[in-house]
Amino acid sequence: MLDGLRPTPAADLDPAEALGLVLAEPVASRVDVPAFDNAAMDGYALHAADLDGPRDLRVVDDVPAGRVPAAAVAPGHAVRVMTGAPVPEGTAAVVPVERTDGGERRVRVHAPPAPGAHVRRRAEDVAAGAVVLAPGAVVTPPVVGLLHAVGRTAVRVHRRPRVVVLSTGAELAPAGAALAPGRIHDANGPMLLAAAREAGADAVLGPVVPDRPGAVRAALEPHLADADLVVTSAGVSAGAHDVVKADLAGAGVVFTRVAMQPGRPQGCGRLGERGVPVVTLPGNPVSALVSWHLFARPAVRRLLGLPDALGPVRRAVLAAPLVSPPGRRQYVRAVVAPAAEGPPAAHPGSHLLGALARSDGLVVVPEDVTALPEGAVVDVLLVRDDAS
Ligand SMILES: Nc1nc2c(c(=O)[nH]1)N[C@H]1C(S)=C(S)[C@@H](COP(=O)(O)OP(=O)(O)OC[C@H]3O[C@@H](n4cnc5c(N)ncnc54)[C@H](O)[C@@H]3O)O[C@H]1N2
Ligand code: MOO
Repeated sequence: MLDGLRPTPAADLDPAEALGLVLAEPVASRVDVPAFDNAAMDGYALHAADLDGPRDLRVVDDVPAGRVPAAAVAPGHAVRVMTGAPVPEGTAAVVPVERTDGGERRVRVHAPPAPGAHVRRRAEDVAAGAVVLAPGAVVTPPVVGLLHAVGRTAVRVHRRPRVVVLSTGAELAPAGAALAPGRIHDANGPMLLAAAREAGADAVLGPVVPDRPGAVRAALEPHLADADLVVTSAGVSAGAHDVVKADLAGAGVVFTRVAMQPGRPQGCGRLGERGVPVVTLPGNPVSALVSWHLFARPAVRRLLGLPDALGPVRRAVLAAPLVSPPGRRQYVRAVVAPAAEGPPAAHPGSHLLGALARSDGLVVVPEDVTALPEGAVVDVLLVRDDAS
């Protein structure tokens, strides 16, 4: 499924709205940055003839940022300038106010600056015509700043992928509702919605889908016209009411078992005329989130135009021993902590959302490894953006 995914169509967005998205055009600057020679310090612009020793100079102009000097600076004269103000023609250097007596009509320069000091030259940052960003660059806060500095109010990026999240299951009660016996709150839906948004998607959560034949297809139908990816949870294993599987198996989604724990039952495929990619995650919350990281998040990244790498993997030392089933690659929730903080509590149950929320990494235990002692060196897949 990943192989068939292309980045979303390009759209013109306000740079700040494009945060985290990938450029679909090269950006060339139409202007010089800075656009004019200007002062890097609050001080006085001096002529080249006044740089060889202490001086008493006449202050002939006072230029705050945002104004322009009236005339060039001449020998024996000084022009008071503030940081960012255009320096007058003839400026050889700016002396910071701290190296003068700070005078307003006359100024005593105690220690003259070196030629060129504290003057920011026109185009020294970006020259007009220069390509400042290439297609594929990610819009970060400094990129937003750069785009505005070169005068852009819109930038062409691959638009946010539209991800639809659906929870299925007769046991799920609406958010905030009192729970009747046997029912639970929908944790997966909001969790996957948040995960999709964290990954950069424009995600929506549909109403909970009941365990009724046809209900999953009916819930999906309105989204097939514009969704870029659909992610469902639950209803994919061997239960008598596993509606996702029952509804979608004949409609282009393949269900299978993956040799991993958690997250064994999985499905994926394409639906509708547009071939909307669908990933059907298992219902246990931990299984759902681990599967999200391994299968759905890479799809979102492809749609964004980013590499679909799983995320940073770090080597770490186990603080407690662990066991793992033979023949299944296990992803063990872990807290990546400095050694001094001691062993984190860990438990492998795939229904344990509390332990999942405390973890920031997944220890990857290969299929053929069934036990690892405390102190073993392992690979940890970092699953939180702030975990590195
Ligand atoms: N006989 C078998 N039983 C199970 C198998 C199996 O192979 N044979 N696989 C187990 C594994 S592994 C997993 S994982 C789960 C996956 O089951 P489903 O994807 O079909 O999901 P459900 O059975 O509907 O629910 C499982 C579990 O998750 C809870 N759940 C579901 N949705 C939510 C939600 N939105 N928020 C919070 N919790 C949710 C649900 O109540 C169940 O407790 O199947 C095993 N069984
Ligand atoms: O594989 Mo299930 O996903 O263990 O919980």
